[in-house]
Amino acid sequence: MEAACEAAKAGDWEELKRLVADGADVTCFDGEGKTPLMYAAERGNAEAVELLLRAGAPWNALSPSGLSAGDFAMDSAHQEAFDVLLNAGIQSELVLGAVARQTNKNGSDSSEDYLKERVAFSEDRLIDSDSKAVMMAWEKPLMEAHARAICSGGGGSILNIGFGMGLIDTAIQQYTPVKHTIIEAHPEVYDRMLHSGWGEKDNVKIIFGRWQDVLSQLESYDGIFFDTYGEYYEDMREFHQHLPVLLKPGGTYSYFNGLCGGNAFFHVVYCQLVALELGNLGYSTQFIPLPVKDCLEEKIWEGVKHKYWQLDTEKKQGQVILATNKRTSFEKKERVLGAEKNENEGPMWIPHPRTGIYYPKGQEAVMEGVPDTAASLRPTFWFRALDGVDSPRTFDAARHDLSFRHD
Ligand SMILES: C[S@@+](CC[C@H](N)C(=O)[O-])C[C@H]1O[C@@H](n2cnc3c(N)ncnc32)[C@H](O)[C@@H]1O
Repeated sequence: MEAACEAAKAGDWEELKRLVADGADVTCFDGEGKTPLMYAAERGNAEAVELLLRAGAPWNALSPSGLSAGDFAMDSAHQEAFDVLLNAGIQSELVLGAVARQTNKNGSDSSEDYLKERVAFSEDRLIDSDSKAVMMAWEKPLMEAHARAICSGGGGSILNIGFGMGLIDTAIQQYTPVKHTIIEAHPEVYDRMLHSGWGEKDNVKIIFGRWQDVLSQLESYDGIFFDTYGEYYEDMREFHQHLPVLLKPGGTYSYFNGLCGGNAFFHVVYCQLVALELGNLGYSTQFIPLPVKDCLEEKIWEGVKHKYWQLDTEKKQGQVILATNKRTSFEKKERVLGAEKNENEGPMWIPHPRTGIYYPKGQEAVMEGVPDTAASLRPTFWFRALDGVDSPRTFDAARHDLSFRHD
């Protein structure tokens, strides 16, 4: 049962190849809670990683310490194995996202419950009725970095979606924008904004309501920041579809990038996924790593139900994302993963003619939303820092648990 684990752990690739050809179980976990794919990734054997993925090994399985095969490749600095896993993760999320959009025709109403519930403010946090943090003070340096990024063009006309504790709006005001529009949907947060004088600022326009419902009141902006709560990746993705209208040419967009804030590799997958999807809209994307130290301390999270960011960004890549209105080009690579063949019934997974990605035969519809460039690997440019930006920020990651565990 664990033969594939043993062979991979020992680095016996010939034996592993033989076992895979004989149909061995490649989804197995050994006594240490590791999979053959994790061992192959840790040893940097990109060929074995590809072989195992093709044979059905889950890219998103987690070890008992919460590490995936991609984390093992990343921590051992095996770029090639890492890239293969990254590609597998992106393709899988793209296809699953497309499937989810096909099957959930009702659209997103994810924030509706939260918006009806009470929230509680204190000096260092804004909490929902379920003790989940909507916003926390440790994010202040992140918010300041986002403000600096979106106001980099001189702070002309700025849009912020989601007021929360007003940290980013306070930072935006430092750049004295000509016009500063804030959209906020929660009635109590909105009341608090008014009580604290935000409605009386000359350059501030507050729009009360869900961004989805007030789009017709919006103009186009030099800088946009998106940070809502109680919404899903799909909501943000939907917002991105409006960027070509909302963002002026040469403008800058940024978002709270806490996607998959508990696993470094999954976070990278989602950074690349967002970059890919923004690229499809014509935007180039840059990630700026920023260290977030305070949030790693236990006491910061006392009384909070879910720790939505737990990555040490001094060691790993950071969170701020920028997208500017420049056209970008992607190199095309014909690498495809997930191919599986059943000799009796013909191929079950076939290559998609436009993207080159393998998809389940008869399920052409799932490929509709998948960008042409989805099969391309991009350089992992997010490992570098950018001069002039010295602090960071994120998103609610509870809903981004991509992990696969073997029972
Ligand atoms: C994480 S907080 C924003 C924190 C803010 N960036 C700051 O610096 O304090 C998210 C905010 O988005 C608001 N929100 C949630 N869903 C929304 C939606 N659909 N449209 C507009 N605002 C929304 C929440 O009420 C909350 O105030």
